[in-house]
Amino acid sequence: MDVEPPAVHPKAPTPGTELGIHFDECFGCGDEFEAGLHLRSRIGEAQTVYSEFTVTAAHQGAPGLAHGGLLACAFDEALGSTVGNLLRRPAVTGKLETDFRRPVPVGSTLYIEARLDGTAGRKIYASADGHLDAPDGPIAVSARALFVAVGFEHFTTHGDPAALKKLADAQEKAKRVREGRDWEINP
Ligand SMILES: CCCCCCCCCCCC(=O)SCCNC(=O)CCNC(=O)[C@H](O)C(C)(C)COP(=O)(O)OP(=O)(O)OC[C@H]1O[C@@H](n2cnc3c(N)ncnc32)[C@H](O)[C@@H]1OP(=O)(O)O
Repeated sequence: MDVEPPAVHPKAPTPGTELGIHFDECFGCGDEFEAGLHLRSRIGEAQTVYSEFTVTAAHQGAPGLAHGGLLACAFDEALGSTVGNLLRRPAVTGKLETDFRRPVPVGSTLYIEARLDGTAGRKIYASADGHLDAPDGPIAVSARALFVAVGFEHFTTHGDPAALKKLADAQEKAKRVREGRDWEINP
């Protein structure tokens, strides 16, 4: 099947939108685990998403340097967020390839620019570059990924029902807050 240019969903968040946390317990973006990456993302122009995270001592492999697996995690999160938010299609990572070009020290911040590259049926291609310590800093890590679109049953069949309920409740609460309906009759 031919690869087609990505078609951003008409209801995708607009450039400049801060994306926030998609699940509190997500290691990539959630706030519940102190050692997590706490990645923050916002929509950029032209099918891009900008993400940042600061490497802490909890992310070390060699002394004082980020673990490559955790850098790959940051790219999985940034690319997954790009696919999920711009296409508004549930999808999971099928393949993730990373090039580690420079060491990433503890205390440094990685600025990740991710983009949609194309789609072919259920297959979604995306790639990203991670710049060291500034949005235009040297590229320390690059990644390419294949995401595969799935139905919601992927998560209900294989995931944790209690965690899915917690996520659905949090999303409903966020929607009530956005619409100014977050009040109780008997608080
Ligand atoms: C607002 C929200 C924010 C949301 C923000 C979310 C951010 C979260 C970011 C984290 C994302 C993750 O880590 S997700 C978690 C890690 N990933 C997973 O757990 C996925 C585990 N794998 C699977 O469940 C499965 O293998 C699937 C779903 C990927 C594919 O299985 P399937 O549904 O049976 O489909 P299948 O026919 O095998 O594959 C479909 C097509 O993709 C191709 N394909 C599949 N895998 C590969 C592969 N590794 N390399 C090459 N090609 C592949 C096949 O050849 C086929 O091509 P063709 O024949 O059609 O040409």
